[in-house]
Amino acid sequence: MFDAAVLQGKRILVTGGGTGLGKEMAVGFAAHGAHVYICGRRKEVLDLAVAEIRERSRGQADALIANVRDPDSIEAMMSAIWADGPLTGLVNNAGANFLAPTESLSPRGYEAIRSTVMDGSFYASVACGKRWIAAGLPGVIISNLVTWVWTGSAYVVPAAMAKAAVHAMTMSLAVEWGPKGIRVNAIAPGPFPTEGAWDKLNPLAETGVGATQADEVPLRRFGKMDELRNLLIFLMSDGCSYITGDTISIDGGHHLAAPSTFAGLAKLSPADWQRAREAIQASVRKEKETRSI
Ligand SMILES: CCCCC/C=C/C(=O)SCCNC(=O)CCNC(=O)[C@H](O)C(C)(C)COP(=O)(O)OP(=O)(O)OC[C@H]1O[C@@H](n2cnc3c(N)ncnc32)[C@H](O)[C@@H]1OP(=O)(O)O
Ligand SMILES: NC(=O)C1=CN([C@@H]2O[C@H](COP(=O)(O)OP(=O)(O)OC[C@H]3O[C@@H](n4cnc5c(N)ncnc54)[C@H](OP(=O)(O)O)[C@@H]3O)[C@@H](O)[C@H]2O)C=CC1
Repeated sequence: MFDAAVLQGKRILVTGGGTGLGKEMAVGFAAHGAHVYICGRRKEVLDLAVAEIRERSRGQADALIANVRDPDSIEAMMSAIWADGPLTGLVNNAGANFLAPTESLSPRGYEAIRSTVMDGSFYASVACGKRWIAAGLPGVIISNLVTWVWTGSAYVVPAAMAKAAVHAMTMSLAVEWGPKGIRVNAIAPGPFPTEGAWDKLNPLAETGVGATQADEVPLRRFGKMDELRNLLIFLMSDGCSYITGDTISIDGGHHLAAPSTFAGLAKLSPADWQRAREAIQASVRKEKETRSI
């Protein structure tokens, strides 16, 4: 769809690029000439991802360990990247989420999601933005949101809130940094099944409702990674340099048909919720065993 050199000379950081959608985007950028950086908290996962991205794209990829919830960790990562040269683009993709009845959430549970999605996107955007502004360079920021920024969603309230905050950041920074040549956009995907998301959002047969199902998507299928890559390459390229401040849905029309949330989980019993929580926490334990920070 695109010239293979459309992103030649670009240097793009994808947060949370070691797995899922972030890794797929990174493959797309690297295959079109960009030098891609990915970050996350698990060294082994990142090392495997870099090898896979290089192999699939025949392009350039490197990984850094960083925790987007920690501004010092982000600063250290940006300093290491800038030592080799400035980034030209940032994708705020790192995310955290799990299904839970909102009244069962502890402050730490809320904070884990808010700090990853909202604070992490803000810290990373400012870390890039201040460097671009100081050097008089243009830049592109794309945040990976979700259609709940328009609909909200029951049972994932902290994630819906935090993504909506980044939607507001997108519109606000597009105006503030537009005169400096920095474009700020976002995408709002519908369901693109990944292990990370489905373990936390569809842990049981009983939790399979609208948000994670294809049957009520108007296009009657899940999203494909190629489709996601195409949108990201387009937004990151110089070919759409008049687009800023927008959040673009890529969901087969899911949110317009309304079942794109977890509203259907009102049918779950307290025992079902307990089993869902145990299944989600088993997935989190497995991931934590390999965290490097
Ligand atoms: C249309 C389709 C839309 C799909 C949209 C997708 C959105 C996504 O973002 S999917 C991304 C999924 N991937 C991830 O979430 C990866 C990153 N996740 C994590 O790191 C963990 O899952 C985390 C969010 C739990 C954070 O880990 P950590 O900071 O290490 O937190 P703790 O394990 O210490 O837990 C903190 C706090 O949260 C409580 N908690 C955990 N799970 C549950 C649960 N299922 N229900 C209720 N509460 C939960 C946990 O108990 C801790 O609180 P305290 O007990 O008060 O200490
Ligand atoms: N899959 C889908 O259908 C949809 C996904 N999205 C969004 O796409 C993004 C990716 O989701 P997906 O690929 O499905 O799920 P994954 O769980 O595979 O991706 C989440 C990534 O974020 C990283 N991450 C989490 N916390 C931190 C942290 N504190 N610091 C650094 N990195 C962190 C994780 O790595 P590590 O744990 O090693 O740190 C992981 O690589 C999320 O923002 C999600 O909201 C939006 C709509 C739909």
